[in-house]
Amino acid sequence: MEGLASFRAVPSFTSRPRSSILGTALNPRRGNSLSLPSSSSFIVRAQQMESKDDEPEPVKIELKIKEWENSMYHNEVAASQGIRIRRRPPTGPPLHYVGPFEFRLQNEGNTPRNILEEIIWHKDTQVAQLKERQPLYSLKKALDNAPPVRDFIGALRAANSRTGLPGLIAEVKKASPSRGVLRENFDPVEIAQAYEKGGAACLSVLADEKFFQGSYDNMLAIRDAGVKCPLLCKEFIIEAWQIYYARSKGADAILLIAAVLPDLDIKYMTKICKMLGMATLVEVHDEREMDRVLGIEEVEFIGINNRNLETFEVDISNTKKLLEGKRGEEIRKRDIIVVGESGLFTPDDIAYVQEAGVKAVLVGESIVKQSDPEKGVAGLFGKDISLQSV
Ligand SMILES: O=C(O)c1ccccc1NCC(=O)[C@H](O)[C@H](O)COP(=O)(O)O
Repeated sequence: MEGLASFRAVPSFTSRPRSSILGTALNPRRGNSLSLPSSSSFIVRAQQMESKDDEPEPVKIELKIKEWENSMYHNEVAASQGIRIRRRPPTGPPLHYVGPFEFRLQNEGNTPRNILEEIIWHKDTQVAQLKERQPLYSLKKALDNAPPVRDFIGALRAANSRTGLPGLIAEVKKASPSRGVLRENFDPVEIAQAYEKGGAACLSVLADEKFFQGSYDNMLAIRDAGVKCPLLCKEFIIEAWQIYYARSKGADAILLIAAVLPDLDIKYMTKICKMLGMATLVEVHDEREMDRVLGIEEVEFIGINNRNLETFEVDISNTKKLLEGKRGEEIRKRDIIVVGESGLFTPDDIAYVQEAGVKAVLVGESIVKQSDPEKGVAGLFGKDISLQSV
């Protein structure tokens, strides 16, 4: 039993340090040191038992402890900003291998509290693996061959002035955790072309495979097919590396979720996007997140998600609530483009969020489920908004 108890203390490790931006920028060793728990000797013991690669043992252990400290520090900074989503399971991954046996440990520490946290934990592991295969330096080289960046925000503004309606970001999404499979016969290119014909200004393409049955290949295929609408890479971004990856696959914009990322990450990642010519849609769901994001001067594009990603509740009055009073005033003063996201099904819904102040909408379910998504776009707006129409 003692063996299992010591194993429980082992944090989430890979064979290389995975410092987050915050971990690198705010190293706890520089004045903010966190004390290691009394179980740290167990960590060392367990890691000595587990050692696999060729680094000298003391260096490896030190790196792993530092990585764990950084991750804990990241969680502390995030929590101080009201972020409940933890980057990694605090007591290590749920699946441990102990000798010939496999233990799945179920406890508060290594069980995600909600679906968003589960997605983030999965993403953390997935990104670590992808980075091993394609480190940043080689990814940066690959950008030379990436398709050119298109103006995402410009396309939304142009659609808004052309139609007098919010510019449409139409979502290419096969499935979602809250709704399951939305469309069985899912051809991403056909759907994208239909949206474009119907008058969509931009497209949002799900990249996550595990929870949304999406892929980066879908994004590339849509670009290769000649679709002109700029593309938002709909992915759960937790590291700057993913921005370069998205760009290498043809993305024109990325999404940053304030419920997941501390302010410093949002600021830093927004700057990287700017440098790459991409747009950054920063998504909020409540007043606290909106206030945090408005405190970041680099932000010029905000999405208000009507869906609570922890509970799946959808309420379109959320868009109105977050745009009232001083917040709305500041947004107008800074000419920030706001996108109303999720739960939009009818022309009345569109009119409601437009009245609240949005210049764009992000819509998935209601149009992707239509047998003819082109007609679905017209149905959503209550009129033909295609280029031929206006
Ligand atoms: O939709 C989900 O179940 C979900 C779960 C966890 C994280 C994100 C999730 N969805 C992302 C979105 O909010 C929507 O894809 C997007 O805003 C379009 O919403 P809808 O028009 O309601 O499909």
